[in-house]
Formats: sequence, structure tokens, C-alpha cells
Amino acid sequence: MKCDCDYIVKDFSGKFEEHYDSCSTKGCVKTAPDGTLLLRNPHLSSLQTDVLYHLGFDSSQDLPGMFGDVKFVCMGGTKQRMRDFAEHMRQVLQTGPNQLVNLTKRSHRYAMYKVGPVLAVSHGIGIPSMSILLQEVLKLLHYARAPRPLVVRIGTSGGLGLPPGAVVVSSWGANASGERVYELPILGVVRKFPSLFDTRVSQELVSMAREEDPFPTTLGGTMAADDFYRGQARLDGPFCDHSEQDKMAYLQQLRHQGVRNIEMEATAFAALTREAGVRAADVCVTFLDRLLGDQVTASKETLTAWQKRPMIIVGRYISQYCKQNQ
Ligand SMILES: O=P(O)(O)O[C@H]1O[C@H](CO)[C@@H](O)[C@H]1O
Ligand SMILES: O=c1cc[nH]c(=O)[nH]1
Repeated sequence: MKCDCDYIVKDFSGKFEEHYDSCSTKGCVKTAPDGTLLLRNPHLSSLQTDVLYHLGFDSSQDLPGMFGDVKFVCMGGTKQRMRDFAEHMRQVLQTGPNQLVNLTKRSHRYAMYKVGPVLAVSHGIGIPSMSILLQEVLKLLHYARAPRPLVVRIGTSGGLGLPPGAVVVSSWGANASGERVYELPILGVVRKFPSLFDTRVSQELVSMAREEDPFPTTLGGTMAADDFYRGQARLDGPFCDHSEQDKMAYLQQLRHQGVRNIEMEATAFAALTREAGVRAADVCVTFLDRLLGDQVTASKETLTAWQKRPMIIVGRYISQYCKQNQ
């Protein structure tokens, strides 16, 4: 059987079954004609109220009134970064509340701020934390009937052959074996979901870079590890039985496969947004060049300044969109 939906993964090296896992030709339509998200889970319709437990909302609330105008969901690891991003967007868009309010404060788990059409949400570290947040955000967008949202991760990473402070816009996510898939055991069976980002959005984001920017912005593959230390070939964790040569051989192999940075969410982030039919992008700054070391040694001030760089690129993109759609 051949799938001819726009969801087909042309440059995905795996087999059709793996594509089918996250596509299923029958249910290929992922958005309603008005651009709102369709959730392909028949069980949801039997729920009287859907509790978005980690966000502290439920579907009985006026979610369209609260979030129906959301066009951009931007997420990143820390609560502080997402507050800073909300503040940045308040200045860029000259809109938003006088005082930023953490909308998920009831749940104490993540932090969420809303500035005009922008929702800024923290997701914690790693795929399990990020994927829980993302799935509840996808349900929130569905219940809110927010049309055609774009989801962007604003993150940090270790670079491969890039100067620290560089920005990488991911074209795909790869797991530790270099496969461009997100693997998830479901009912005891490991399933694979393709982890490719929207090419057009990624290219448009790269085009937001300006010559005068004091940092390069490039497109590249992103490896998502399940660990910060051994899982990213580091030699400085509490455990390590690989050598410096093993580490360098692995990192060089990733680099030759097109990986430009390493973080801990890209595969699941690409795969889940793709499965939901939502455009998404991963924009990360690099904190160090992993070909030269393992420790993050830049000062707090420098790291804070570098973390602003993805915000600058994404802020320009959102600002341009808002001007064109006034
Ligand atoms: O800075 P964030 O967005 O959390 O991203 C990166 O930093 C964390 C590890 O320090 C991981 O979550 C990794 O993906
Ligand atoms: O090396 C790094 C830096 C930030 N985040 C990561 O996951 N790895």
C-alpha cells in the first residue's frame, strides 16, 4: 500500500510501516477545513470533561475564549527562559498584559505565559517531560479551536563543529543511533515515528538571520539524547567506560551524518507535532563545541545572552507574521 498524503516522509530512510505508524492513510487528514486541530483519538469523545492534568486546565473551561487566538506556541526547558521570552515578545509586539501571569500556576509543574497570539511554555528536561507538556498543549489547542498554530522549541544544545553561541534550526531529529525517528514503546512494542521538521518553516526561520547578527544561524540535523552525560558521549559524568577516541569517533560520525547539535527533545518534538499535523521548528543555541570539550564553562551572563539568540530569530519571525496579518 502506498500513502500519497503530504505527510509522506520522502527522505526518511526507513520503511513504509514506520511511516504508516504515524500516518495511517485513512486518518491522514489532521486539520479541519478551518485549520483547527483534529485529534485522532476516538476515545476522547467518551470523556465528559478532559482534564489536562499537568497544565491545570480542563475542557469544561472557556478554552476558546482563553486560547482561541493562539498562533504560536513557543516552548523551552526552563520556566525563567519562557518568562524572558514572553517579556521579549511583549516588547517586540507591543502587546500583552501589564504583568505576566503564570497561567499554569495551579499545577506547579510547568510555567505558561500568554502575550497576544504567543503562548510561552516551559517543558523541563528531556523527552518524557517535554512530550507530556506537548501532548497536553496539543489537546489545549484542539479544545481552544486555535487555527493553524505553529509550535517552536527555543532551546540550548551542544554544537558539533560550530562556534559556541551559534544558532541551529533543526531540519530533523535523530536518535542516538542516527535514525531519524522517535521511538516509543506502546503496549510493550517499540514503535518508530518519523522525526522531520517542516522544511519551509525551518528555512524561513534561518532567513530571519541578519548579516549584522553577532552569531551564525544554520540549518542542520539535531541529535536528541536520552541523557546529558554518557548518552551524549561525555567523559565527565559519574560513570564512563568509553575512551576519548570512542567519543570522538561517535561525535564525528554524527557530524558526518549531518548532525550539527545535540539536545534532548528534537525527535519526540518533531514526531509528535508531525503526527498532530502541526507545523513545528526547533531553534537552539549551542553552549559549547562538543568536538572540543564536555563542560559548559561560559559564565552565567554569557549563557543568558546566548539563550536570547533563538528568541531573537523566533521573535523576528513572529513579528513579521503579525505585521503581514494585521
Ligand atoms: O535548554 P533546554 O531547552 O532545556 O534544552 C537542552 O538543555 C537540557 C539539558 O541541559 C535539555 O533539555 C536539552 O535539550
Ligand atoms: O551539551 C549540551 C548542552 C545543552 N544541552 C544538551 O543537551 N547538551
